[in-house]
Amino acid sequence: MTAPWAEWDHIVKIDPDKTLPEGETYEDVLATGTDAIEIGGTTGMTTDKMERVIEACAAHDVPLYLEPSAPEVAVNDEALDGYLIPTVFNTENPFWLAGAHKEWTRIEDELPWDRITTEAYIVMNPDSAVATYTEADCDLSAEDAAAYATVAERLFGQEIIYVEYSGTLGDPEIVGAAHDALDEATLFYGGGVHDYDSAYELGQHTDVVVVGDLVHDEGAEAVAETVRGAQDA
Ligand SMILES: CC(C)=CCC/C(C)=C/CC/C(C)=C/CC/C(C)=C/COP(=O)(O)OP(=O)(O)O
Ligand SMILES: O=P(O)(O)OC[C@@H](O)CO
Ligand SMILES: [Mg+2]
Repeated sequence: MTAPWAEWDHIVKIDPDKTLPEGETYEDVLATGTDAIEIGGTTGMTTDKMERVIEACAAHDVPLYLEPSAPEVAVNDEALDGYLIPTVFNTENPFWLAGAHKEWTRIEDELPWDRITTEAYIVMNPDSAVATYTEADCDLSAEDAAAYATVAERLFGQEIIYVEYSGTLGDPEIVGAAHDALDEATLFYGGGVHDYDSAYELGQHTDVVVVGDLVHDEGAEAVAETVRGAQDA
C-alpha cells in the first residue's frame, strides 16, 4: 500500500499558538484544496491548544496529522489520521534525534505504532525558532543536504525527509539536491511560501510544499493560491 503522503502536493501546517485572520474559520482553511493538515509549532504548545485545533478540524474529510514538538503535547485523539514525529538529522544535540523519542516511549504505556511515522528533518534557517531550539547546524552545502537525505532514506529507512526553512524561502538548489538524492522517500519542503509563484518554484524541487505562517498572516485565499502553485509544479 502506498503511503498517503506519496499522493500529496500540499500541506497546511496550523500553529495552535497562533490565530487565524479576523473573520476566518478552520473550515475556510480546510476548503483551500490542500491535501492534509499538520498541527504543530515549536514554541507555546499546550495540550489544550492542540485539542482546540483538532476539534475544529475533525468533522471534515481532509487528513489530519499531529506534529508534536515535545512528548508532553502529543495528545491521543481518535480524530487524528496519524502522527508525524520530527527527528532532526543535522542537530548537534542527540536529544532531538532520539532522546525526546525515548522519553515519549518511556512515559506512555502504549503508543499507536501503526499510526506513527517519523519525518527526518534537515533544518536550514539558522534564524528560526526550530533551529535554535534543536541546536541545528544549518551551515550545509547542497551536497551536505543531499547526503543527509541519502542517510535518512538508505541507512535509517525514513519515508519522509523534511527540508525546513521555516520563516524564509529556501535555496532551490539545496532543496533540489535533497530531492534528487531520494529514491522512494517523499520530500516535504517548508518555509516562506507565500503566493502562487513561490509555491510553483519550490514545488518544482520537492514532492510536497508545506505552508505555515501564511495561513495565520494572510488566510485561506492566499493559501489556496499556493495550493494551485504546488499542483501546477
Ligand atoms: C518525540 C516527540 C513526541 C516529539 C519530539 C519531536 C522533535 C524532535 C521536535 C523537534 C522540533 C521540531 C522539528 C518541531 C516540528 C515543528 C516545527 C518545525 C515548527 C516550526 O517551528 P518555527 O516556525 O521555527 O517556530 P514557531 O512557529 O513556533 O515560532
Ligand atoms: O511557516 P512557514 O515559513 O510557511 O514554514 C512552514 C513550515 O515548514 C514550518 O514548519
Ligand atoms: Mg513558524
